[in-house]
Amino acid sequence: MPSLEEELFPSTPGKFKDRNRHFHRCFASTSNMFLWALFLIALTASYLCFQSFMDSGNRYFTSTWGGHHWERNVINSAQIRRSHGGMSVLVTGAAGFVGSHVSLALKKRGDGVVGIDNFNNYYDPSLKKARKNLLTQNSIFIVDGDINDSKLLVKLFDIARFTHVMHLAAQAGVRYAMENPGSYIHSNIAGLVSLLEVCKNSNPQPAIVWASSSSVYGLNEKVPFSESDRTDQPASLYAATKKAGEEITHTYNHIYGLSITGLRFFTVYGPWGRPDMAYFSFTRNILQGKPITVYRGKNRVDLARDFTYIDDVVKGCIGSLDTSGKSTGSGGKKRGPAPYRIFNLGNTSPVTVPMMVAMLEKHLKVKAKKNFVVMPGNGDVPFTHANISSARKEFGYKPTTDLQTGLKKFVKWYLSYYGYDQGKL
Ligand SMILES: O=C(O)[C@H]1O[C@H](OP(=O)(O)OP(=O)(O)OC[C@H]2O[C@@H](n3ccc(=O)[nH]c3=O)[C@H](O)[C@@H]2O)[C@H](O)[C@@H](O)[C@H]1O
Repeated sequence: MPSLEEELFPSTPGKFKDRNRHFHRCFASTSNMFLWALFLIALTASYLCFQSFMDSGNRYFTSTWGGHHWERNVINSAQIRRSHGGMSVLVTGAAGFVGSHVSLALKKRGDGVVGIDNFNNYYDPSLKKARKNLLTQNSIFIVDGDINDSKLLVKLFDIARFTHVMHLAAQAGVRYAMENPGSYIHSNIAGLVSLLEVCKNSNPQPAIVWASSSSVYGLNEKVPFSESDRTDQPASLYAATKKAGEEITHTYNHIYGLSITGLRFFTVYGPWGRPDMAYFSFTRNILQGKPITVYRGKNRVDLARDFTYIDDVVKGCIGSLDTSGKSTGSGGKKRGPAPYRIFNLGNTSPVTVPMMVAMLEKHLKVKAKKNFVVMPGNGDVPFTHANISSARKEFGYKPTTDLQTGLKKFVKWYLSYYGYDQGKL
């Protein structure tokens, strides 16, 4: 019968056996035991050093912000430069499409603006950098950071007394949620809570206006969509996270007295837009001579969207900020009821996707190669149509740009930004 030693160590590779005997002889000697002990101590010390290196590494990764110069930039950018009724606004997602436009509009009228953006690569980050450059030229400072970094948020609130937060940072896109569901939870749920936690603890608390979405209406068939319609049938994870955001913000309003306004955006488009959206990617493909895929509903029914031009949405955002009312709490304690509002920001005139394509063809002077396919079950809804009477009543929201005019402006920007030839590449 083979011994235990022979079971554990193979008999054929003789070298292995010999080493094993040598190992036993070494261990038997006291001096070698001492050496082993020293070796173990050295190993433990290296491990502890590694741990501390990792900790300092974490600090290093978040230390792209901070320091005297950085703080001065934040303070300067947050400063209100008009005499009456100015506000100091933290704009999250400031290098994004809507965020960059809102930041510029606020700055133009003399409000203080500090942006924050994590510059993720959901779409070409160079477009986000270009928007950032535009903001920098207009004396708006954008912090490169994530809203999940609560230390950074606390620091920002310590050095700049924001009166308002315009929360636009989010994982956008309806269909991408099937590819990367975690990113929606990270930004739209965890990031939102991280921001609300810091806002509720700050003193004074800011009023918060944030981007919800028309997608919360989901499978609702009653048109036009009113804020009081049911929103408990989301068709995508994106929509579900936006709906969850409405519920989460409600609890912070209820428990801590934060003033909350949720804006349900309807397919916002325009210059400096998002390359993942249909009007944008269609433009690129049409110029490059590539086919575009146009979705259709059941029985070949065209899909339709209440496309809303960026300048109209910006007016809605600013109207919401101006009428938000104050948060009532401070330092995490509620002192009384605070406003909780939800508004549709749409255009009230849906246009079918093939009509939108025809408008692009006209402005680009190029015919599109269209492939019509049945709408895949990937989170899309067949149509959207906003009732905007609440926003009109509350802050005079009145969209003035129809899709034809808005796309003309978009195409003009697109060609100036990418160039006609580059757009074709
Ligand atoms: O209002 C919102 O809350 C959302 O608006 C936007 O979503 P959507 O309205 O779905 O816009 P978008 O993707 O441009 O598709 C437009 C139309 O083109 C159709 N579509 C799309 C792609 C394609 O390849 N083919 C196609 O026919 C498609 O079926 C649809 O009918 C924002 O992206 C989203 O982040 C959110 O803000």
